[in-house]
Amino acid sequence: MDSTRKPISLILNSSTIGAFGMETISHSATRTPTAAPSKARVPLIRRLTPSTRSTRARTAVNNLESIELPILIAINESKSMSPKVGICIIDPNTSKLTITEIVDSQTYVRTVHKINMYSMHKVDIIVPLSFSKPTKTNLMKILEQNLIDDTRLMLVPKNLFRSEAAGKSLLLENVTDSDKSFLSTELNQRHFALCATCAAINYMKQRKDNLFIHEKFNVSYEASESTAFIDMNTVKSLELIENNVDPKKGLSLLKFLDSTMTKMGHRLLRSNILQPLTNGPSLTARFEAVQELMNKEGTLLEVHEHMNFCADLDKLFSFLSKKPKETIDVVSDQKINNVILLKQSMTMCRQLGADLSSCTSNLLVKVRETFQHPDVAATLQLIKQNINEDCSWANRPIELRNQQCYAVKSGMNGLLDASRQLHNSLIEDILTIADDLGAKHELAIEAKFDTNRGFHLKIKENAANMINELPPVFINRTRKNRFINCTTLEIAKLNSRMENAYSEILIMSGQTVDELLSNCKNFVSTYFMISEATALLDLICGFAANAEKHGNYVKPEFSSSTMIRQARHPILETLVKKKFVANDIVAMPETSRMQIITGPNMSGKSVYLSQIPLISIMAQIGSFVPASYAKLAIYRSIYARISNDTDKPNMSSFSSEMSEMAFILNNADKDSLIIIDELGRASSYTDGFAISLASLEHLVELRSICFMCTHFTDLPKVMHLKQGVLEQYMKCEQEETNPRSASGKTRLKMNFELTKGVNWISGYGISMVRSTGTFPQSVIKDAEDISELIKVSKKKKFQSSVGQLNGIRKRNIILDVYQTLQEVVRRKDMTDDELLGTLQAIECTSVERLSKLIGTSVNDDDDETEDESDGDGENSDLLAHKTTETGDLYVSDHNKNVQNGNVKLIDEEEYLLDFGSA
Ligand SMILES: Nc1ncnc2c1ncn2[C@@H]1O[C@H](COP(=O)(O)OP(=O)(O)OP(=O)(O)O)[C@@H](O)[C@H]1O
Repeated sequence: MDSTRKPISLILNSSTIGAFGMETISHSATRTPTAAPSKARVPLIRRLTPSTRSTRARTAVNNLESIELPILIAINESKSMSPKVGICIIDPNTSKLTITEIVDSQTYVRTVHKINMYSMHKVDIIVPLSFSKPTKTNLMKILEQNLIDDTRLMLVPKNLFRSEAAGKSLLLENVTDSDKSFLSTELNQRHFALCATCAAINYMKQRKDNLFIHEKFNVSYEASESTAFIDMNTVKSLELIENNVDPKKGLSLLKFLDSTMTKMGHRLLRSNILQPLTNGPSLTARFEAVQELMNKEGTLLEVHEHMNFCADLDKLFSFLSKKPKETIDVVSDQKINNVILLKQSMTMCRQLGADLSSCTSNLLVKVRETFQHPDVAATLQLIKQNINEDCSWANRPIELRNQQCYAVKSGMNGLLDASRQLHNSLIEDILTIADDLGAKHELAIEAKFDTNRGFHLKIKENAANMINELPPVFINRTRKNRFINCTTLEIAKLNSRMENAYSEILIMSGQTVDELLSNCKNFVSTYFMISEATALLDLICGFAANAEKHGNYVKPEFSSSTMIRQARHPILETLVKKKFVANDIVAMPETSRMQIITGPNMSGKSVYLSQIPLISIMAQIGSFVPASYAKLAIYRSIYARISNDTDKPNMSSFSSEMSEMAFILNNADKDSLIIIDELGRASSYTDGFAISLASLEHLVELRSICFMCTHFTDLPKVMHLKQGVLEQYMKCEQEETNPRSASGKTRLKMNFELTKGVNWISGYGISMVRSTGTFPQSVIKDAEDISELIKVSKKKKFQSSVGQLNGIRKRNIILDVYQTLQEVVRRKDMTDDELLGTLQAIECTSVERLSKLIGTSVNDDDDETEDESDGDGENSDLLAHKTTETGDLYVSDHNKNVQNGNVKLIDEEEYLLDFGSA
């Protein structure tokens, strides 16, 4: 079970109306059970896809969707350099109360992220008055700047945030008994979170419109350290929740992975994608459960079938946890609906419990135990005593009304039975009249029922002006598509009598239903656990179904470094017409924590880059991943900077790019995964290159795992001399377009294969433009001439700087080796094998780098040719400038590391002297 949540023991503790012949109606009126879902063998995948969700289930869900109340968030904080922010979130729609405490930075990114998680709802935020007076706190300013349109930020008296003890006692008054022990353990020392809880509950109690409608809350504590942080820019860039081009129909990770059958499962998937887990054991438990369900295809199929008819349990059980006075005005038909849904939910629990009977993985066993909780049997017993056995949810309005009328057991109240008979005979009269009218006027007439109009007639229109030609007996005529809706005086009268009989039935059923619901309130804590267990089971089943569907997914493992063999982009691999080319993803903190990927346009760099965080997120929510083997590090934060044109009207492309990059540089750490898809392209070449180089150097020092793709081919040439940096490129081949043509032009054939080294193909930009055939030939010719001139000028400048450069490069390689060895010595968590492997990798890369360096000085010309691919003369200037003028920078940086290091192996001066001679 996820550690973000409470332990599972706690959480889980007809025919058409046209054929509305008498038969259909009187048949169902005599309480024929709704037909059970067909169990015909349809191929597994087709039956498990979301499209198999029945409309019945949707109607059951919709029934519970009343007016959406705003979510309340109370925020409180400690003032220090790394502030602690206590947050309490109450969702009155689902009676969920979530408490969390975040250790944030001065930019409060995590706090803002937490609030943004609720951006799809209306949100009210309360903060103490002291946030604004006498001066505005940083948090207040940041909240004001980052609020989404529908959010209200309110200052409330400080005394609402009274004290930790007050918060605790308010909580204890409003949680179920099973939650009490959990609160005393989990919430110890959570001062700020408890003060925020105190404020949230007090505020709800004091509001004039009285939003404090629940007797009990479903409380959970979300430890911020057990979830990974993904900022909103990254969520958007990676299209985790919504497609950027077509938000409604386009694919996002959420849409792609969503094979859930229930609203609770969907909500859990969404919140998991926004906050992947960092708790290895919880994830391993999920993987085991997914694997077991994949192995037991029958179980998976049965579970999916039984969950297909599941209502939104959060909302249903939220109704049951409301105070009695809050439900007194709720119309009786809604209460009866809730009883029918409760019956159906408890029956589903039984079925799911039986479906999982042979499961042995820990998570599924705990889920099963929840479904088999004695309270489920007790609820079913109560329902059995009062509600007709074959009463169930129905989709069609007339069937649902029938179920409502016959919900309460017959024989309990004589008057109720009489009203039912009257109701029935009135319906039969209406149907007879409809048939007679059809025969008399030779029209295709159907009697139709809907909740707003009651019974009325539907006539198929044959001629355009038929609506005016109908006999006067048909009144209130309206046209809808190719039908005319109307009624007759007689039917209207019968309809009104039928409605009266229906109201009497509801009133007479009301007492039994109220009593039943009030008895069921005793089991509310179990119901909350059932809701969470259903969500989790749904999520796991969805993952199992996805893995089955795609066929070539693997179960990930977790380790300190990442090694994914034959990784594929989960979404793109299903979309590309040709075969998707898989690539390995290997990232070791010591040897390849920074990878710079070059390659021509359209060579697959961005696709490779974005598949890395997508696979990591999938693994960190418990899903299998698209690869042949996957061992992943657990990342605590994931950042993506992808060059999209800015959608912020008040920001230039450059400032948007820089603000995103600044955010990463200020927040990333050694447990971060970063992808950067081109940086500095919105400014001059020199500035773009300089900013990119400086940013990469900073990230190497931070020891984050970073993948960057760029068209600045000098970047890997400078950076690859640093320990932990690896240069890779997307391989492609140059092909003659037409061997007989005098132009001898070539075109690029993309292999989409990631290869070690730096892209060596030049002029790919011009070649690509030529292949589009859209540019005038003269412009392309000029571009080629200019490119030639730049190459010649660049060659001269480059030769003068190479000599100086190589001395410094050699020195840096040896310094890097020393520094890396120091870090390896400091690490205590390595096994002998891992240590040996790491040392071999360090040896290998160092020797390779030194031999490459020797090759560089011999093949200066080759190097230069690569530089030319940038088509920029000033770049080699810049490279020389940086390494000669700031060459000491590397040395002084290393000195600093040696001085500050825990292990002092050699004297610093002697060390530097050694390098002088080297
Ligand atoms: N591994 C792959 N296998 C098959 N097709 C791929 C693969 N990677 C990318 N493609 C195809 O190539 C197209 C271009 O890929 P991508 O956008 O990653 O190129 P790029 O190198 O980032 O281009 P640019 O430098 O112009 O941004 C994709 O839209 C996709 O159709």
